[in-house]
Amino acid sequence: MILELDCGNSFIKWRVIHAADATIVGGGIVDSDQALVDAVGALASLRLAGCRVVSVRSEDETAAICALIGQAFAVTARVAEPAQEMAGVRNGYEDYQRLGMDRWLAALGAFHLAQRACLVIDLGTAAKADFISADGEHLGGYICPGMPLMRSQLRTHTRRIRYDDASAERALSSLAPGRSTVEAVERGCVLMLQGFARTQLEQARALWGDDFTVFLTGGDAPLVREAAPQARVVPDLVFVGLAMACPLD
Ligand SMILES: Nc1ncnc2c1ncn2[C@@H]1O[C@H](COP(=O)(O)OP(=O)(O)O)[C@@H](O)[C@H]1O
Ligand SMILES: CC(C)(COP(=O)(O)O)[C@@H](O)C(=O)NCCC(=O)O
Ligand SMILES: [K+]
Repeated sequence: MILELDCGNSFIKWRVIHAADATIVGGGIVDSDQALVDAVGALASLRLAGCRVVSVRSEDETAAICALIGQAFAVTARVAEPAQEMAGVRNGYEDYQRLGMDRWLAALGAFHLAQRACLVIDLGTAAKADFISADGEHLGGYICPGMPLMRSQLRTHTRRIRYDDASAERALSSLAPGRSTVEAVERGCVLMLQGFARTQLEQARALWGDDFTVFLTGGDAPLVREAAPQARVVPDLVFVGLAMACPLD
């Protein structure tokens, strides 16, 4: 079995797959290193032969997670590294090492699955869009604040926007104009995300007509589903790229 980790700025997504056929043994999303060890350790009949990691955290934080995994499960974690070119995709950044590894792996995964031009929209702490042309050229992309950042900016930098998580969840039962602070903020931020997604789709259409595949991933992907009805929702897109960048055995 192989343990796979996607360490984002807010959460660690994890899954355990069988090495032979990549079938999924278990997986989840946790908010701390210790919660990760507890969740993976709770899997029945766990037999890890390896671990691969993608991280957008600092080198120290990433090393700490790898060390903890080594101690808890006696496997060496292999961390995905930037590349100028891989699996037919060419990194479009002037300095390829600066492109977020989650974006790079999602681009690899998308191009592998679609085998044609792709737009990847990844909605996590940040909202990201990346464009890969039919010949594998990564054309670059966009980074904006995602739902958690938009929401926390408003809560932090205004005096009268205050609400709890439970009412935030309730507020998203509709996107009608808000009649309370929580509705106005939560629905407004979702409309911003949807606007982001629609604008990226327009760009892709201008570049490629109808000849492209849209991928939607990240924890907040469901919030823009209706703004991108043609999108393939692939929650584990980064893991698809991670397996390509870090083959084990
Ligand atoms: N089961 C879940 N656990 C935690 N967050 C979730 C879950 N489902 C959706 N989310 C939302 O996903 C977002 C985080 O997305 P994610 O892609 O994990 O971000 P990052 O990679 O930046 O850590 C948050 O806005 C959070 O509310
Ligand atoms: C843009 C990001 C902060 C997104 O992080 P996430 O929302 O996945 O937590 C990450 O991809 C990153 O640190 N990128 C480096 C900067 C760049 O891609 O240009
Ligand atoms: K991420």
